[in-house]
Amino acid sequence: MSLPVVVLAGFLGAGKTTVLNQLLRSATDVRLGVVVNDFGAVGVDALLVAGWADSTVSLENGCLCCSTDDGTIDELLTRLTTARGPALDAVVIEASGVAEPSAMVRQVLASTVPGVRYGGLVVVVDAVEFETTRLRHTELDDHVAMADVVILTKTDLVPEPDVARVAARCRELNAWAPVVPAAKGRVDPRLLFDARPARQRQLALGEVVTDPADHAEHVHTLYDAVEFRSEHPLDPRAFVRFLDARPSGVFRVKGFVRFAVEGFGQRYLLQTVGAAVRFERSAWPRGSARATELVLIGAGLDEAELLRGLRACVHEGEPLDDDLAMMGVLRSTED
Ligand SMILES: Nc1nc2c(ncn2[C@@H]2O[C@H](COP(=O)(O)OP(=O)(O)OP(=O)(O)O)[C@@H](O)[C@H]2O)c(=O)[nH]1
Repeated sequence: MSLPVVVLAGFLGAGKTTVLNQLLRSATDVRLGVVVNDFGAVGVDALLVAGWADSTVSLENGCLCCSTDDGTIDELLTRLTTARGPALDAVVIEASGVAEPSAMVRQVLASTVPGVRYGGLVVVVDAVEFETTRLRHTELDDHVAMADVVILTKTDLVPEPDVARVAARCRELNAWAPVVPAAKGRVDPRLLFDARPARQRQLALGEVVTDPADHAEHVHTLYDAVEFRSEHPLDPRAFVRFLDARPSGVFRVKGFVRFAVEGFGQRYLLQTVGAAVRFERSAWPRGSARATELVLIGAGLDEAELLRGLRACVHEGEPLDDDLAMMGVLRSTED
């Protein structure tokens, strides 16, 4: 039996990790290996899926779609397929939000790892942001057109007619692929693992043989990542002000935050996508460094200015004894 390798792609913040986590939790009878590719050195996605996957390998701060000929994918697949433990049933490669899916597909097709076969391209589409994002990044239409399955996320956040409109747009772009609504990433795993890519190799020849060195059109050539780390906790009021005033070029912020408030020392996972800001609170994993680590992704970022703004949020000295200080954060927090 060959091992299907599914490529899970979609724009920044579309919901790939959310879909992957739901899959890992619900497909308990399928042993899944996962390849995670974070854009930026803060391996947030890797941390979020770790513990659920049967086996995870992670590539941080590189872009899998650019490593076409250097054997990176083969090396990662080899690590997964030769890892100790029961054999895997499938592998999911979660592309970074700025990766070029056709380049990833090409690499899986070209893989020389024994027993591995291409299992299809799943493209995650954000029902909230897609119509705006596709205007700026016309290649997103091509990504949908190439998909074997389109997963429509965040359908819980927009009215039904808007969901229908985005679904219709996806069908216009790709009459062949099922368009599956998946509020909060909940999708039937069979859709991904049983649905063979019927277009066994139907990427247009041009897509498959494009010179891998030609990255001019890749989204990530337009996006920068700025990383911030602080051992000292942050003042929540200052940080919320920073978030409120973030430049519109900052499309995505993700990472972990520690706040300097008595009784609120938990780990706050921060995710912003466009205008949406969301914190999730949980305990710090045992042994983890209780530090704030963030990656900001966007176009035309002024790194020095952003870092200055973030450093101004750092609180040194005694923790604040003021519950109200957390109000701005708690307003956007889910437990
Ligand atoms: N309400 C709601 N929120 C969602 C849904 N899918 C994703 N989100 C939220 O959107 C944010 C981004 O989701 P991720 O799954 O991290 O997106 P991603 O595509 O992996 O992001 P990148 O790897 O940075 O490109 C998180 O705050 C998620 O909780 C959904 O269907 N409904």
